[in-house]
Amino acid sequence: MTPVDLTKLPDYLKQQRWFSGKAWPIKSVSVVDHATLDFGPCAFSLAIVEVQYELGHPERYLLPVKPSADGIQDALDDVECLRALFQLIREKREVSSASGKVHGEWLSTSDGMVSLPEQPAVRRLMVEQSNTSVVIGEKAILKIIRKLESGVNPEHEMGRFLATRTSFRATPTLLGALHLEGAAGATLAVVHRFVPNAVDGWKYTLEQFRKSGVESTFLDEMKELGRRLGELHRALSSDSTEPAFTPEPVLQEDLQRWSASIMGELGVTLAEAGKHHPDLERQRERLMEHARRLAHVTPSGQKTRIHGDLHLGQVLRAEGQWLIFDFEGEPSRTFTQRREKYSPLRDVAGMVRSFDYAEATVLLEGGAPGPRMVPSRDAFLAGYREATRGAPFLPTDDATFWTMLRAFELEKLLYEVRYEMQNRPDWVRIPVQALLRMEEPK
Ligand SMILES: Nc1ncnc2c1ncn2[C@@H]1O[C@H](COP(=O)(O)OP(=O)(O)O)[C@@H](O)[C@H]1O
Ligand SMILES: O=P(O)(O)O[C@H]1O[C@H](CO)[C@@H](O[C@H]2O[C@H](CO)[C@@H](O)[C@H](O)[C@H]2O)[C@H](O)[C@H]1O
Repeated sequence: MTPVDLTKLPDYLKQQRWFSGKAWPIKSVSVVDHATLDFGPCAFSLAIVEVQYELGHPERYLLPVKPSADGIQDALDDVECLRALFQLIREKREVSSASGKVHGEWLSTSDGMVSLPEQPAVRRLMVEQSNTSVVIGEKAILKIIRKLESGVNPEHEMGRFLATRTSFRATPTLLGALHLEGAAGATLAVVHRFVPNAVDGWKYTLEQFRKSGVESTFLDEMKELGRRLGELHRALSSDSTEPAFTPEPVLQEDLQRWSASIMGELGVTLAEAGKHHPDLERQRERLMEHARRLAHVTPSGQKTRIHGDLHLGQVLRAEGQWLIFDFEGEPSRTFTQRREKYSPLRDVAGMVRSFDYAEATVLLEGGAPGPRMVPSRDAFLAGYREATRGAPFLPTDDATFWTMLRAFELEKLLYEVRYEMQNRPDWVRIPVQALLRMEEPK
């Protein structure tokens, strides 16, 4: 196979949607490992490149590429290459790379028995995303990870745990993965069961909220969503033989650490957002108090693995059921941070924030206010509390439950302000308004 022209890489990268370093001058791009996949009708290179910037930390990207007349071509534009990549995983093949090996993993679970034709149909998923997803034979969805991180990939780890160690099935099951072993080791792709005709919870909720009120069937569905999350939390804390998933008691020092971290984020976020929203300053003390209270509750409950970035866009509605997916955690945190055990109430706070986002979005579209956000949120919380009654991971008394939940809502709000400033400046007002509305802690 003709080698790829490395001098063309910086320009090539800058044209890719998934390349996050477009704004920064590139100092160099080097290939840290590569493998040639030459079976079936498509031969291409899987290259791991490291991008050094003039300033800032280097980043690694996965480039499935092949040479073309005008330089480099994305191999994922070629259906045959996508099939070859999927086959590598499905057949658990191993291919040597320059300094390690690439190997496919396919789980031997009942879902893994999925039957697919020799040449399954392949279609690209046309959604705005930072990775590349393709649907294989309408049965599996292959996500090729573009920006790589070293260490244990939380999406793969969580999916594998749920599929092989628990009976929780309200998620598109993990079917397989592609890994690179060696010095540049990383998970390169994951395969899940594809859920046909699914609507994500964000679209589903907006559709309801755009009507003046919410139907009682919708409230029942929100309650059911709360129950599913409770069941997920029970499953994630169910195995004390896997150290990465064994629940641990919440200690005073955990509460102090979480509280201090929220206070730090409050300082950093207000310093930045306060330039455009000076009225946030008058809330500083009140918000600080929410974070402070977290350090002073009597420790109870457990820290466990959690979803970590839960919002309405991370659940799917299909065939009258809720499925929770995308266990990769908050994209701005490192893998190590994302794999830390935390109070499951952090996920609950994420979802509570999402109801507020849906309400704010409908109002920004010009919709009239209506009784929908509070009933939906309360139905969700009621379902969650029902499914987790007596669960050892939750605080034992109600007052602590609410103090912790409020503090995690504040944490999520601050994250959202920073996320929106970077990604959707027009939307910063949604979390900013919510910060301004936050009441004195009781
Ligand atoms: N198993 C699945 N079945 C059906 N659709 C899915 C499935 N997984 C993801 N999707 C769709 O693909 C979109 C992107 O998937 P996601 O895993 O969130 O990718 P990314 O991590 O790159 O954002 C989701 O918003 C959802 O609409
Ligand atoms: O889906 P991702 O894992 O990429 O999560 C990031 O992007 C989300 C936006 O798509 C962002 O979520 C925020 O906006 C949602 C509406 O678009 C809202 O439902 C969420 O509550 C709100 O946090 C998420 O925070 C970010 O990590």
